Amino acid sequence: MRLLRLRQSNFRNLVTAEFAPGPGLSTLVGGNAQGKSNLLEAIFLALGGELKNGMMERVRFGQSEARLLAEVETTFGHSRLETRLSQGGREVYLNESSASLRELAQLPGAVLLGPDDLELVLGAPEERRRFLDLLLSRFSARYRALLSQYNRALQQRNALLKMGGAGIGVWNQELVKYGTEILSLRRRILGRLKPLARDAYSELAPGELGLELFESVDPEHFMQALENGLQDDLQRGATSVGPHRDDLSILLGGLEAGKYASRGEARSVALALRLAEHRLLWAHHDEAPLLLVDEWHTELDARRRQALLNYAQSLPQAILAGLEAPSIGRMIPIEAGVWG
Ligand SMILES: Nc1ncnc2c1ncn2[C@@H]1O[C@H](COP(=O)(O)OP(=O)(O)OP(=O)(O)O)[C@@H](O)[C@H]1O
Repeated sequence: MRLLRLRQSNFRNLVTAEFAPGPGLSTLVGGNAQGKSNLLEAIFLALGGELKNGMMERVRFGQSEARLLAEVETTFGHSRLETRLSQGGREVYLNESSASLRELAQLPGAVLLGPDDLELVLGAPEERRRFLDLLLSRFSARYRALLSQYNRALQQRNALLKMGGAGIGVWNQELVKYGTEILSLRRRILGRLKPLARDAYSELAPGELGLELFESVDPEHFMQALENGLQDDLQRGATSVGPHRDDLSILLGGLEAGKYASRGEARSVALALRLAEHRLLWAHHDEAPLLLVDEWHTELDARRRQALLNYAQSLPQAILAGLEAPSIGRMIPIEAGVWG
């Protein structure tokens, strides 16, 4: 999938209205706080990407709405993707018709790699669950629906726990119904992600990357665990087992990466996870998503940088950003939200 043109208005500090990156590798280069991350974020959102944090913080200070319009070319032809961000949240349009993120997920979209990905390795389990949930949601509309049904049931159960637990049985059943399928889809995606992440890591650095699901409950005994844990759950006012408590164990040479990896290693692990995501989506759509890499050089030695550049350069389109430009590809200077 290729981004032909992005038009933006009122997105963070961005000033220039149009961005047309061309095919192949381009790098946005500028000093700190000039708008490099903002432009990559705008592209990612315009192509249907999902990010944490509110939408209003992305609207230029003092304005009420930001708009992003992306013209893209896929194997199916041209499409126009529009995103409007305001106090009311996010609205998306596909070829001028109101659409949902589920519909946009039918396109290869973009994969964004950036320094925040370190949280995948060093952060709380929630960060890794989110990674798996967002990845699965791009593959499976069914997963997206299951997750929202599960979360609704979980909220209801937790609310009843705080009121003494009467009538909780029906919510146990709902959690088991949706949760079991969630667990099985997570196992499936991990089975495909694992070899891709291991290969991506070995291209970047020496060492073996391993991924394992840490499941807080065996799906076969989920109902029993909910029933047995009721007293504890009543005391805590929250449900202690289920897919919302799972984690993804990341092992480097058999050791837990979050505890033992150096910063550069942790950054490489995070890169490998995102590159594996990119390859998985590529295989699924039979078309490469646009690769976006923020701070492409940070915390990476020469070998790791080169491996990342080799991959980016092999793609139909990739956009990097950083304080310096690599020796290959097109350089696009950016200053105070204005690019050349
Ligand atoms: N809603 C907003 N309205 C106006 N400006 C904003 C908004 N949100 C963020 N900014 C500003 O955008 C500027 C550029 O941020 P950005 O993260 O894109 O910088 P960067 O070029 O990636 O820098 P660095 O190299 O330091 O990461 C920041 O100074 C920030 O204050």
